[in-house]
Amino acid sequence: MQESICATSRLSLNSIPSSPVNHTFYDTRFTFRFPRNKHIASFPCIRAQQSETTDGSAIDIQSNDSKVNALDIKEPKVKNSQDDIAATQGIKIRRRPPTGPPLHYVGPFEFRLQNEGNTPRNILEEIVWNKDTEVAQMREKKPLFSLKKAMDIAPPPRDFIGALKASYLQTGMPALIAEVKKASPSRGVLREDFDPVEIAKSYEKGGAACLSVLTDAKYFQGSYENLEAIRTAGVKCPLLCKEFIVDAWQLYYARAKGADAVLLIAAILQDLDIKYMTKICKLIGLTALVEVHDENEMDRMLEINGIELIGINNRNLETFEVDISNTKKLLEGERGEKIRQKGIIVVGESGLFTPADVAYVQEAGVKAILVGESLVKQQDPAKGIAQLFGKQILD
Ligand SMILES: O=C(O)c1ccccc1NCC(=O)[C@H](O)[C@H](O)COP(=O)(O)O
Repeated sequence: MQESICATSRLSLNSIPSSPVNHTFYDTRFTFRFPRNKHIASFPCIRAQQSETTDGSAIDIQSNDSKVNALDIKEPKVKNSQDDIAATQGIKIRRRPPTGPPLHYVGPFEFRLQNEGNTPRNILEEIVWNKDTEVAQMREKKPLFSLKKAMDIAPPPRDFIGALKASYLQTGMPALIAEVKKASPSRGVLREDFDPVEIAKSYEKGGAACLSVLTDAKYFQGSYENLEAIRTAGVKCPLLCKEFIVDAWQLYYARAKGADAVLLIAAILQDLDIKYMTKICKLIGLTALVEVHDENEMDRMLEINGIELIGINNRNLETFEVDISNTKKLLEGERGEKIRQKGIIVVGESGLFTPADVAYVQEAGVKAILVGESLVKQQDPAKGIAQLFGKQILD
């Protein structure tokens, strides 16, 4: 049995996405630390529940304190039903360790207890588990209501899709989303002398339509400071906040930091999350780039209304294997037809190094490409862009 709830009864009806308002409920602890008397009324509901107890009864936490307390008592009994729901959608990534986090702290000591349940199965799962903890800590420091002010004074969002379309029309080649990427789990450090603002300016000079800025610190040595610094340095290209989004709070945070677009990864977000988060993105002016890697993820996303931009990642984020024919495979036949009918813009992502690679994915049907390694490694990234396309892309 499932139940949908809003985390607060003070929400403005105007600000709640029209449907569906039943969203994934990930972590009771943080939900109920919302200061319920504070003014979060102008935000869409950011947490809701789709969960059940081990005895099958739904948890009702709608509005009164006694029910909230009841939840606290029942919490340990809540099954890992989110992973069960995700599994029915073909999602293999578990959102958090089934048997609790692997790290334990006792006073000044930190130690690791490993067992089958708390060891991530692959790098993506590891990143997601870390992100979950990181976001919980960030949310404690900056609750949603406190982001409102920051969002109000953030630079207004730029038209990410408009910039891609304009570039494609102007050049007849896939619009470039150039990635500001210092390091990655698969390649280690890509560039030691990494100056994000200089690299961003060089990308813009070289004709990039948009930029992608990695903000994950632990695995990519990125930061939100980089994103802000690029924005305030006068770079005009719209900016994608390249993060591992596991919580709607991150959308507000990204906007507050000046992002124009965010990445939503189908391998880690179930359908309801994608629907819910794309709605929030629209409400706060963010473009959602929804990323898929295989047929199942693409088919899931094609069933969801309102998705305008889909990235096909040629990199398998679980194994690091890169194969650009993945873009072609996912755009063939009925799928390609459906994408065209829906007017979805497709971005080819990862592993693009040569003009032949660009031509190959363009032929497959992409109107944009997202490129990191092959550009960021060049001493002069603007020249790297010309090499990648085989010519200057700006007159
Ligand atoms: O790049 C990685 O090693 C990686 C590992 C785990 C999750 C995500 C990862 N990368 C994100 C990306 O897909 C790329 O940064 C992006 O598409 C650019 O790829 P590339 O041009 O190959 O640097």
